[in-house]
Amino acid sequence: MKAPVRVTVTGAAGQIGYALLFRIASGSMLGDDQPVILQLLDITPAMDALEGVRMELDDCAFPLLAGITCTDNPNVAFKDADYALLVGARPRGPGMERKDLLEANAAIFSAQGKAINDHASKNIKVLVVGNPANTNALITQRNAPDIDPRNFTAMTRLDHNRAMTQIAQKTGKTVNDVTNMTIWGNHSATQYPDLFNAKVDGKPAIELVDQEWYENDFIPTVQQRGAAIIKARGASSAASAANAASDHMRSWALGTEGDDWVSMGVYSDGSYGIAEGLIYSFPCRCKDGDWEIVQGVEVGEFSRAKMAATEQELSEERDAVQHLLP
Ligand SMILES: NC(=O)C1=CN([C@@H]2O[C@H](COP(=O)(O)OP(=O)(O)OC[C@H]3O[C@@H](n4cnc5c(N)ncnc54)[C@H](O)[C@@H]3O)[C@@H](O)[C@H]2O)C=CC1
Ligand SMILES: O=C([O-])CC(=O)C(=O)O
Repeated sequence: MKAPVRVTVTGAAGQIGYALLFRIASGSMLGDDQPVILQLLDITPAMDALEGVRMELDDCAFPLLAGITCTDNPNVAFKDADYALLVGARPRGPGMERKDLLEANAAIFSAQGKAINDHASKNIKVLVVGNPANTNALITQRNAPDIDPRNFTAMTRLDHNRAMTQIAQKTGKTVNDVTNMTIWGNHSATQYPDLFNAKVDGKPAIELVDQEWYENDFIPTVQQRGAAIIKARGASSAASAANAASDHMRSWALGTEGDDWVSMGVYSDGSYGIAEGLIYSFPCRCKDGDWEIVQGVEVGEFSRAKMAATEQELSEERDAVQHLLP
């Protein structure tokens, strides 16, 4: 058995938290030989609810669960953390865009960035789920100057998984036949799901569908899936978001498969001409607990325009929170 690692989850008493914690504790995120200590953060009025979640975690008798801390103090929650999943933030309601949450949520991430900087392991791997996820990840990263910017990522894996299922269903295949999917850019309505590079049964997905369906059905369906769930459920995606968060961390920690890649919002190094320092979703391969942006992916004129539009939105979000970026 490996030594336990410390996993911080914020917003642990919320909807996503309720679906996520049990996966982490069961080993589905970091592997069935990796014990975990859960360090759960929420706000003071949520402490009773969080205590209930702790009782349920206890009642699962998970062999890999080596300890649980529940707290409303970020400095305690991030102490020596090896992994952090930053979920705690307000979700949007009907008719809102995710960036409308910026004002309500941005301050949370500057405070937590500082707490991570001062208390977490310097090798911490951070995934931001709370919306708007890319810009919240940027705020967190910029408030943690002593930690490598590559350690801060944003979640576009839910969009990636959605896109895989949409193309599998359209072509009469299963997700097992789909590889090399990419979500480029922001976790927002400007994100660009790329079928030029995705493959179904090893063939370019774009050749199996018509361009009209791609542009007017597939792309908007993936871009608007979060809003469709809110409309149907009256609350934003939680189980699928938790599943994607676990997938993201698992790929990062344990690696991606073969030549395949995953979509991750990561610190741009200028690859594909995207402004350095933005947290932008790229195709990434992971190995030995590290990620790299896949180079040499084909970008035609259609893709270039879509990638620029989502980059533009991320630049505007960054400019709107300039006061929180030291
Ligand atoms: N990146 C993605 O793909 C997705 C992101 N989301 C986002 O995830 C976030 C959480 O969603 P839900 O769990 O459904 O919301 P929720 O409202 O059920 O839970 C949020 C939890 O965060 C807590 N919280 C608020 N401020 C906090 C703080 N400063 N520190 C610690 N905890 C705090 C709340 O008390 C609550 O327990 C939302 O911003 C939502 O939009 C949701 C789905 C997908
Ligand atoms: O749409 C929302 O607000 C929640 C979310 O991020 C998603 O489901 O992709």
